Amino acid sequence: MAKIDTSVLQPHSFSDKTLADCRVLIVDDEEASRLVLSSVLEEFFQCTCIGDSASVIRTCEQIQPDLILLDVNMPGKDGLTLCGELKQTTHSAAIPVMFITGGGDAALQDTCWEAGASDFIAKPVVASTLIHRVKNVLQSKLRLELISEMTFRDQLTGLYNRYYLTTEIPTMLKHLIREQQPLGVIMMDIDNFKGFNDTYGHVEGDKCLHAVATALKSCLRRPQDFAMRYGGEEFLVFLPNTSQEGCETVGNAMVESVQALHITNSISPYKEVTVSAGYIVMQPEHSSKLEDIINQADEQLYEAKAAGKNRLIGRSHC
Ligand SMILES: Nc1nc2c(ncn2[C@@H]2O[C@H](COP(=O)(O)OP(=O)(O)OP(=O)(O)O)[C@@H](O)[C@H]2O)c(=O)[nH]1
Repeated sequence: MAKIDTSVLQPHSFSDKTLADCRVLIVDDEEASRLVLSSVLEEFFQCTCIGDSASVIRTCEQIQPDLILLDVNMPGKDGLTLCGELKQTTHSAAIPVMFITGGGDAALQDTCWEAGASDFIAKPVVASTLIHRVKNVLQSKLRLELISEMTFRDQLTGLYNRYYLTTEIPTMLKHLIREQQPLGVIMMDIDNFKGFNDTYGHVEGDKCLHAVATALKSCLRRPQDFAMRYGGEEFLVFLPNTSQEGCETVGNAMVESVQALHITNSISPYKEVTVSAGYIVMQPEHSSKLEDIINQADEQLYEAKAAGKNRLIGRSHC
């Protein structure tokens, strides 16, 4: 049979991202301010500067910053309004925002907290205070990311676990309802896996699970997409903001990428390890229940199994 990497049964290793890897997005309409802030910070962190508040949300999607340093007073969209919008947007909601304020009166400080600030710093900025404040916020973010990784990852495959589903997905659904964006869900199951375990043993079965999970992960292209281990040899994939065409593209790529591993399974009619997949694409509404969405994808998976396995079947409600 095709060789599977034997190192995969080590527990999943967690992120080793450091403060120096963190990216700070500096948003200020005054070029001189941007230069001062970036010259202080770029010795310690990765910095990106923009002067136009209208392009902040798009930039966040592209570069996924770890912190946004935001000027309060800007022409067009001011920092407080922009912060509110960032907190309402799926891909930027979790990015901490630190305000750069002109003054520090109590009313302005209250408004900054209410807008969702993680911290703020008054102009003229003192270099050492800026560095320490930024460092503190980033350190908290890195710790939170590590704890989340440890809580939400399946040790064998490194994919998200079921706990992630119940704690994080309701938030994602809320964002999609607000943004009126579709959601694609794919339920996937390894074909003839009982026979694989019976023929090659449980250890080979575990290695196979890891290899399949890695193949599935490699098909995800957008930062908001994710795959999770739903059960023993079942995987669930969530594709927010994705049309039927996009869902089929990703789903078919996943089915093909598993067969392309060429892991021998002598009891399968395909003689190799394959997966079956069922998808649905829908527009989440307030009445949508996660359980129903998953059940609908599961029904499509059943159809894919009945139609001969090693394929994707699904439908769209949009
Ligand atoms: N090695 C290993 N096997 C697992 C794990 N979790 C579940 N399984 C096995 O996966 C197999 C699933 O078998 P079935 O549900 O009968 O499905 P199947 O043989 O894949 O049949 P079809 O889905 O109809 O193609 C069982 O033998 C489980 O013991 C795991 O963590 N490691």
